[in-house]
Amino acid sequence: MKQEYIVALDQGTTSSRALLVDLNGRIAGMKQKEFKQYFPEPGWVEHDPEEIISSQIEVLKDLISDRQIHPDQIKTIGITNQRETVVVWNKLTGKPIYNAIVWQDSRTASICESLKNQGLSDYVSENTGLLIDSYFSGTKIRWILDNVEGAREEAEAGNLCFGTIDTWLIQRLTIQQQHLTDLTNASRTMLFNIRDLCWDSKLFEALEIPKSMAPEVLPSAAHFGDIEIDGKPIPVMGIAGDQQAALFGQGCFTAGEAKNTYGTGCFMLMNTGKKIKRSKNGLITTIAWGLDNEVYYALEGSIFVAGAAVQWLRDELKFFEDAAESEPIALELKKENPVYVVPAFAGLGAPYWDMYARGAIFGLTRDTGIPHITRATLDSLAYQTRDILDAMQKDAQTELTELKVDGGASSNNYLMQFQADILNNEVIRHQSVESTALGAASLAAYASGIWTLEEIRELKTIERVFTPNMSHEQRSKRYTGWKKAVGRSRQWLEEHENADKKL
Ligand SMILES: Nc1ncnc2c1ncn2[C@@H]1O[C@H](COP(=O)(O)OP(=O)(O)O)[C@@H](O)[C@H]1O
Ligand SMILES: O=P(O)(O)OC[C@H](O)CO
Repeated sequence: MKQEYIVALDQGTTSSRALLVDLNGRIAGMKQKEFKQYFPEPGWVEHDPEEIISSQIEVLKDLISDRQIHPDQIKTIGITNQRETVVVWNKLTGKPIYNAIVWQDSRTASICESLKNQGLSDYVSENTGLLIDSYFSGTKIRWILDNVEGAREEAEAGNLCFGTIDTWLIQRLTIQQQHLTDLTNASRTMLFNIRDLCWDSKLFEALEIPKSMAPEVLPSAAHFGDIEIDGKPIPVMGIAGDQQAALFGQGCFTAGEAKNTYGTGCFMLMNTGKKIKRSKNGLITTIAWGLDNEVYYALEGSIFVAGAAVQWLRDELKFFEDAAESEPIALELKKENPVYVVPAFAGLGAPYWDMYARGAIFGLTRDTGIPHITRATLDSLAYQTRDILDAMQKDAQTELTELKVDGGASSNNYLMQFQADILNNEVIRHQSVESTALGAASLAAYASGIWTLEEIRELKTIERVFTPNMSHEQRSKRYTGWKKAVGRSRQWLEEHENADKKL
């Protein structure tokens, strides 16, 4: 009998991927295509929604044809996606009215200020689990309605709808073209009530967004429609935002289990079970997944710039041509590095939540060179993770003894060793760092009755454990230096400098 597979579509911030996962959980094939990032103004980040679709279709087609897969071999499809990024389109034509505004985009800081001035901070945190920040989708939708000519009138006439990237993919890739999202993605909009599990009317009113624009919300394991592959409809049975998918893919099904994903940004999530846990230390509460009529929650620490800082070294500073070269370059340094990089290119996320922070390099001396800045940039991913882990441990009132890692930048051995050193914890890397895609495949497989949760957990094999090897004094000195550097980069912009620019 021919091998059977699950297909995972992973629509990330910088690339679209399609993966073929066999029924033993092994990745049997992968296609990836980077797409263009648009930075029309400082602090703005956009994607072309049509390019998101075309790149996703291209990688799926290439994967199927390259591996000569017959559609009968594909049991189900799981989708996972960059979260918060939002598209607004016309219901009649299906055409977007503006580019996708990306999660990293901080243009809506002043809309956030006005929500805070309306006294909505506590309401947002109690009902959505989030903080008022330009990171989340709500203010981005408002910006589009305020700034694209004719958009508000069209929205009020019921002709426009919005969607996070899962919704956009379902709309354009499935035969049924329904307007749907899943609980995890809904929980990132700042418009969804995570206690009552419905769209929150008060927040739609405060943001002046017609509720008719919102998609229907399904659990994460559900039938979202069918994608036609070589003439055969294949059911999409699982959807989750990429960080929740990674938590699922890492098998963190029990309260207290956590993972850290090093992609464009870096996101640590801890499963808190069926209870909503509120952070007192700058983390957010999010829906981990909706499964079997139950909703599971997570605490999350969101770092906006992680691998993106390595991309910045590659693309803007031209230090190297491939992100993987950052490892040998960082290792060229034999002495202690006095340099700190704070990659606050999009402000700072958890636990600082400072939309006005900006990137900075500290400690430059006449001999500073590419290895110093490269190493300091990699170190910044580890320091930011320490900030989050400290907050998470305080909130959970427990000590994590190990950290499960995944995502593109977790393949950097220098970084993972430094991470173990600066945390004083073991860092555990599995064979495949593609937990996000495995999570999406696992959700779809679970919903289709292919795998149980126990079987999903057993799919993982440890590839390497990084053990701390730094003195207490050294760790404390380095981390104190980081805290000082972060302090100096904060509130760099004045509020008026960030007033919303118009189109
Ligand atoms: N060996 C490496 N060392 C450091 N950073 C890396 C390495 N490989 C990839 N990256 C970074 O990881 C990111 C890609 O990881 P990925 O998980 O694919 O991210 P995303 O899903 O956000 O697109 C890029 O930002 C890239 O710069
Ligand atoms: O595309 P990634 O993997 O960096 O993930 C982006 C996050 O979902 C943003 O919240």
